[in-house]
Amino acid sequence: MAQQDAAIEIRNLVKRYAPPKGGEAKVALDGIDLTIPRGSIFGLLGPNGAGKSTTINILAGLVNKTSGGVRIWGFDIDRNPRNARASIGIVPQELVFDAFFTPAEMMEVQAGLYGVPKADRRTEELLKAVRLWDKRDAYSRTLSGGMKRRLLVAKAMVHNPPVLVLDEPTAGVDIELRQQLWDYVRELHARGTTIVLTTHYLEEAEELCDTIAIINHGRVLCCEPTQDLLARIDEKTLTIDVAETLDTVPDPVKAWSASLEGPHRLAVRLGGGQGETGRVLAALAAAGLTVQDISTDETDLEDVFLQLTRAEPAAGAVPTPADA
Ligand SMILES: Nc1ncnc2c1ncn2[C@@H]1O[C@H](COP(=O)(O)OP(=O)(O)OP(=O)(O)O)[C@@H](O)[C@H]1O
Repeated sequence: MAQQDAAIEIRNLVKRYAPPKGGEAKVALDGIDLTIPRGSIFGLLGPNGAGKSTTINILAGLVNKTSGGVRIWGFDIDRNPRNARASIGIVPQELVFDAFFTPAEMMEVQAGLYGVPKADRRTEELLKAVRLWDKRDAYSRTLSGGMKRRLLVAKAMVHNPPVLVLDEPTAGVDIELRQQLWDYVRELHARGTTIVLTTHYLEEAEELCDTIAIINHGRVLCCEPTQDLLARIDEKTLTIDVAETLDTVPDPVKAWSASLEGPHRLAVRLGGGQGETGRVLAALAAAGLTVQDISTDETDLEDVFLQLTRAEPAAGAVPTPADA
């Protein structure tokens, strides 16, 4: 069902790249479902090869999907490609430029491509916003990596799209420029633009995004508010060695999710709450157990990936009778 308030709606999106001679087709997207709400700053996270760029390139009209449906600002990319295209601005991952164009020329050419009438062009406003107005007549080859990235953001906004997608925007951008870029992205968001960004880095998404989807092997592993995802990452595991021999998890520790890892070893999984370690130790002492050693293993994004990946059978896996 189409959601009127979705900025982008992706349903069962599949992309199979044609096989190289004698090889096998590559399934880059294996049935992606995503709803990106209007007004959000949405993070699309995933490791290398997860399918982020393929998804973005389908949105941009640069890659043809194999099957599935995509709507941008309510416009179906098959039935209404012009309106769909006009509703989105894409900041590509690669810094590809014509070295002999100046930033001002590039903005004008891009505006021309989108059919923006001369009177409606905003070259000055956009170049000022990304702090490149003083470089407007410089050859683009003389710009630094960070300046080029900012120029690409300005270029993606020439037609004033309601959705701006940034594909790995901070690759090769130093911390100061990254902050400037984020300030501008926040400003655009505050003025009503829906933002989608792809990244490898949770910290980056954490800083900006209100909702995060994690994809891997062309599938969505989770899509939830950033706060909920971070709560999962707050979890940790306590490994506790006791002097006594155990044949089961002691009763007082059963209040937590705990398992016996050996005759003297317990693993206890804790949420992010304050003082929980102390309560576990107090429970063990009350049960008459002597703690000899204790170590903690903080959950990080990799663990969340692993937990989510384990929960889902691999693509093409044959269900066992127990699954049926
Ligand atoms: N043109 C292509 N032909 C064949 N396979 C491709 C092509 N483009 C991408 N792939 C494969 O599709 C899968 C998804 O790639 P994609 O570039 O979408 O991932 P990504 O999440 O953007 O990764 P990265 O962060 O490295 O850019 C990968 O296995 C990749 O090798």
